[in-house]
Amino acid sequence: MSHSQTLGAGDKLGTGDSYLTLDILPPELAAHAFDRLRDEVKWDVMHHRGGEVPRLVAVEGLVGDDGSIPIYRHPADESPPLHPFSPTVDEIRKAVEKVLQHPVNHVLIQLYRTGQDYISEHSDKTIDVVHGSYIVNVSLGAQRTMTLRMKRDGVPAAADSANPDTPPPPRTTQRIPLPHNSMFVMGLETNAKWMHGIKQDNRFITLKSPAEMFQAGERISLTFRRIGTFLSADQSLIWGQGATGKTRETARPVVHGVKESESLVIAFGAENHQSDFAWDEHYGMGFDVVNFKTKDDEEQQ
Ligand SMILES: O=C(O)CCC(=O)C(=O)O
Ligand SMILES: [Fe+2]
Repeated sequence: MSHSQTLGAGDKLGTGDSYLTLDILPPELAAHAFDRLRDEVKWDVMHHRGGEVPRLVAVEGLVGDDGSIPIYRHPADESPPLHPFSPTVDEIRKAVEKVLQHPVNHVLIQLYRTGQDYISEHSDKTIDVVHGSYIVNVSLGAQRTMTLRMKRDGVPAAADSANPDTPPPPRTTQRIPLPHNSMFVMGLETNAKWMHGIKQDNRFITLKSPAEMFQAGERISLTFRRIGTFLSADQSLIWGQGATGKTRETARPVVHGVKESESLVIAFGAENHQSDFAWDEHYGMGFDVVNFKTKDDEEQQ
């Protein structure tokens, strides 16, 4: 069997808890969503290790009656501000929830401006992602390819691993083309055992298919998540799954210390590399830190 396969709708992806769905949006919305989002979304740049990430980003979410907001923490120098769900994003959210059968309250929206824009291979950081929920990527515009690759430590050792001349066993890779109006649904087990990313596509335009050149080669993705950690309206208090105070009543002040931030960043690094990442051990006690610099070399979304 080949260690690299191209898969799509109808296939079980990753460890089997993930799949691709086509035609996620009704036709009218699918036809106009890209242009509407391009205008409607407050696009921002994001920095990682002092450099701009190679795509535009925006964050939207469900704002509570008391002004509280969900927070998704991942290594970035600073996350863009969360805006309330805008009209088109909210319509897409409803279509997503219908398929998923659980609510989502947070979305990272990204604009891949050309084939040169990309996202490095990573595992999503799950400190704030509700256990048992699914993470979804809705794709609009130009088709790009998601690469799923087993984490190195999850690959069974080679037969003759004691011999230093034995090449390391290949890591199974799945390539999943993401056409306009599709939704990639990722289970948390796949997220734990595999990494995912979207490589640059530097082929000449003449070699690209119409699907790959749709919307002049621009792609918008919407990564919806069900988040279980929240900030108060004035962003002074934090509570929930990933915080030390697990309920609104036990909310604690947001922490800005370097030390707390470093230990969370170390846990993020472990989640990126360990297929048997022990969530309770690394994240269970909770972290009240919100912004952090990372020391790791890789981009880790
Ligand atoms: O653009 C995509 O579909 C992937 C985005 C992603 O993996 C992420 O934001 O964590
Ligand atoms: Fe991701």
